[in-house]
Amino acid sequence: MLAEEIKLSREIIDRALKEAFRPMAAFSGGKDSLVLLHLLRTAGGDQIPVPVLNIDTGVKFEEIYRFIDKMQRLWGFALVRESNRGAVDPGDIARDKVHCCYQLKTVPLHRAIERYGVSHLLTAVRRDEHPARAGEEYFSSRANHIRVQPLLHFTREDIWAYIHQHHLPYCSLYDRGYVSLGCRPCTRPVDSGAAERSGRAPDKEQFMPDLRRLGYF
Ligand SMILES: Nc1ncnc2c1ncn2[C@@H]1O[C@H](COP(=O)(O)OS(=O)(=O)O)[C@@H](OP(=O)(O)O)[C@H]1O
Repeated sequence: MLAEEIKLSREIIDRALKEAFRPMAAFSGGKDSLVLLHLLRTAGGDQIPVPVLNIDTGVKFEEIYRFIDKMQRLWGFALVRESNRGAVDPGDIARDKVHCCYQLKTVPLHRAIERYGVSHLLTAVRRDEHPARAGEEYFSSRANHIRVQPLLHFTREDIWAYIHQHHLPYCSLYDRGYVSLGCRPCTRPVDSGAAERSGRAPDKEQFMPDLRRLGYF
């Protein structure tokens, strides 16, 4: 069953790599972008053929920072880190979430896109993560680049099946009750079997459309 999902993702990746004059892949250290990197690595004959972008909000978990470094060492990709840390007063972090996510994620994301002249940004967004993502497309035109989302049709179970099938390492937080990884102040562990984003800031669902409009992931 997973073979069909992988085949479709590979086709989208191949098309993106063919069409893009400057592609980049987003890697958060999370399970989905890990699978995306692995698919890219397979497409590139054991080398990830595009630079990898990580947005460092400055308030991620230590385990995530360590995992990103570990994967970078293991797979040897060209890691580009962009950050706008300091743009939000520490006392205001996680208070006004649209402002906080916008400053710490969207602003550095767009700065990186401009700075590196990125034509296509590959991300690991999935349709079943959130109702606001149900209508996403594989190729989506944004203001200054094209967003490519090769894993849209993967379910959470597909992601874990892929990780286990390929014996991929993953961030240790997933073994401690975290289901979806965001920033430290806005992410908590949940009971096993809980909805994918139930451990993310509870009110994020409400402002997701605003973030989408502002050019967030
Ligand atoms: N900080 C950072 N740096 C680089 N790339 C990132 C970042 N945050 C999100 N992403 C990309 O978006 C994918 C979906 O992540 P999320 O669902 O956690 O995004 S969100 O914060 O809720 O909007 C995400 O995939 P996963 O985090 O693996 O699910 C990445 O492809």
